[in-house]
This record gives sequence, C-alpha cells and structure tokens, in this order.
Amino acid sequence: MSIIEVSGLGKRYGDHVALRDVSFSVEEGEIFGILGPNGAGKTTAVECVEGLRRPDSGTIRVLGLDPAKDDRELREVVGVQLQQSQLPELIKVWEALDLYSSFYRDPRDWRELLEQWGLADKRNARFSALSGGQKQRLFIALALVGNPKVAFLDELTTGLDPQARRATWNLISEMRATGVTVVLVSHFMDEVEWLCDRVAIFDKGRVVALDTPAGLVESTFAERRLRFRPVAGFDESALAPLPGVREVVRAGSQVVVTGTGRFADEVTALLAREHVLVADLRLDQPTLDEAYVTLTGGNQ
Ligand SMILES: Nc1ncnc2c1ncn2[C@@H]1O[C@H](COP(=O)(O)OP(=O)(O)OP(=O)(O)O)[C@@H](O)[C@H]1O
Repeated sequence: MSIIEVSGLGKRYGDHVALRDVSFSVEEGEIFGILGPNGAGKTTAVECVEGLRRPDSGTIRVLGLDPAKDDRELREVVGVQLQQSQLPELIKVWEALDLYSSFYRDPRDWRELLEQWGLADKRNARFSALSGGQKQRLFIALALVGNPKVAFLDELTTGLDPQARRATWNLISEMRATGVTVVLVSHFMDEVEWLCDRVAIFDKGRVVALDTPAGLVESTFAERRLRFRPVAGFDESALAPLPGVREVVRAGSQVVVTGTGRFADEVTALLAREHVLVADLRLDQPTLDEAYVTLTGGNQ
C-alpha cells in the first residue's frame, strides 16, 4: 500500500523553478531514499509532503491526508527530524522528550525511546553537552516520540564518525522492522545503498530515476565488461555469438568482452566447456556512486 503519493508537483521561487512535475510514491514499511545534488529540490519536495511548504501545482496524499488542508491530523502521523538549531542548548535530554511528547495525542513512552536509542545514561545531560552521535540519536528519538507512521530523516549521519554512522544505520533498520515507514534525504551513496529499499534521484527539480539501488545501477549501466587473460592460446572469436555478447576485443594478453544480461555466465560456461584456463578474471562492478554521477551529470 502506498503511504505517500505525490503527483505532478511543481514549485517556483520567483523565476527559479525548484520542482517540475515531480511524482513518486512511498510504500508502507519501506525506507525510501531521496538523493540529489545541492539545490536539486529535495528539501522543497519533502517540506511540501510534510505540509511545511505549499506547492504551486500537483497533488500530495500522506495516508490519504492532504498536507495543505489536513495539517493537524498530519502532525499526528508524521515525525520530522529536527535540525540542530531547533533545540535550546540548555534543555536536558529527558525534558526535550517530555516536551515533544506533550505535543501529541497518543505519544510513545519516551523512557522506552531513551533505552532504545542508547540515551538512558544521558537522561539528565544538557543538549549542548551531547556528542554529535548522541545529538543525532536524540533527534531521531524526538521524531519518533509522537508514534508516527512515517518518519522524515534529513542528513542523518552528517558529521558522524564511521562507527557512529554504522550504529545509526542499524537503529534505522530496526525502526523499519517496527513498521515505521522512513523517508531519508541523503547525500551519501553508501548510506542509501545500505539502508534504502528504493531511491528517487532528483536533479534540477525533476526525478531523473527511481528504483532499488541495485536496479538503478543495472539500468544505468546496461552494458558491463568481463576481462580475463587466457593462459594458453585461445581464439576469442568463439565468444562473439554467445547470447548477450556485444563486443569482444583483444587488448594485448587480455580479452575484454562487453555485454548485457547474463553474458558473463555464458562466457565463463564456454571457457569451462572448452577447458580454457584463464587468469585475472574480473567482471567490472559499477556502483551506485557511478550511476548517480551518470544520472546527475556529476553535479555534486
Ligand atoms: N525560500 C526560498 N526562496 C528562494 N529560493 C529557494 C528557497 N528555498 C529553496 N530555494 C532554491 O530552490 C532550489 C531547491 O532548493 P532545495 O533546498 O529544495 O534543494 P536541495 O536539493 O534540498 O538542496 P541541498 O542538498 O543543498 O539541501 C535551490 O536552487 C534553492 O536555492
């Protein structure tokens, strides 16, 4: 079931078109990534869905609610990660959770969240005394205190060390396991690849691709290359008729086969059948990083 449906969204700031005809849907229980270069329109789109900005055109439904009209009901079902500047420096961890839980009709017990997010021993610490990772965990706990169906997380792990990032990723995965749908705005390819079920790539106000991380890589790089060095004499022209093989080139002692689909399986099966010994067999493995750069023209 779609929990968020966005269709034909448009938004201008004066002459600047920030969103043009943006459509996507988010399924219940998934972690949905929004990725794109600076200024691509990610925050604008997410803030329209959260009801914080009004789009000029298009329709948005979040659990059947229209963010422009059903503002109060919407606030009961979505959780939004705060930005650093939105908490007073001197507030204590428990006070922040207690305060935010008072905003909701059916809040979660914030003591549970303290435990779950590893903040129990920081209960009486002031916000300003927390480490970057602890602040981030507090922001996520605050996004969850209203017992939301959908949580919006933005720049989740910016500024965290590698261990704290991993720990945060594990907690987000656990969050999905409890049935919360997550929309994650990120600049980090490894984060998106690790966490997200599907990803929308934004560029210049449009959604330029939407798929699973693996699907994005596959559709961007339909052709792949298999390389190897035959140990003894081998006539590589035998590979050309195999299904999926587009091109076979000999480069010195190396044979490079370009193809699509399961061509690599076909090539290795033929080599095995013909008892051809090879060295340095390697299938080029494109990454989401490369797909992203290709799709957005490298505008980081
Ligand atoms: N309130 C505003 N008034 C005028 N222009 C704005 C406003 N908010 C955003 N913009 C412009 O709209 C475009 C999209 O901005 P947005 O913040 O949605 O992008 P983003 O993809 O979230 O970028 P970033 O990754 O840098 O956060 C940018 O060119 C930005 O300068």
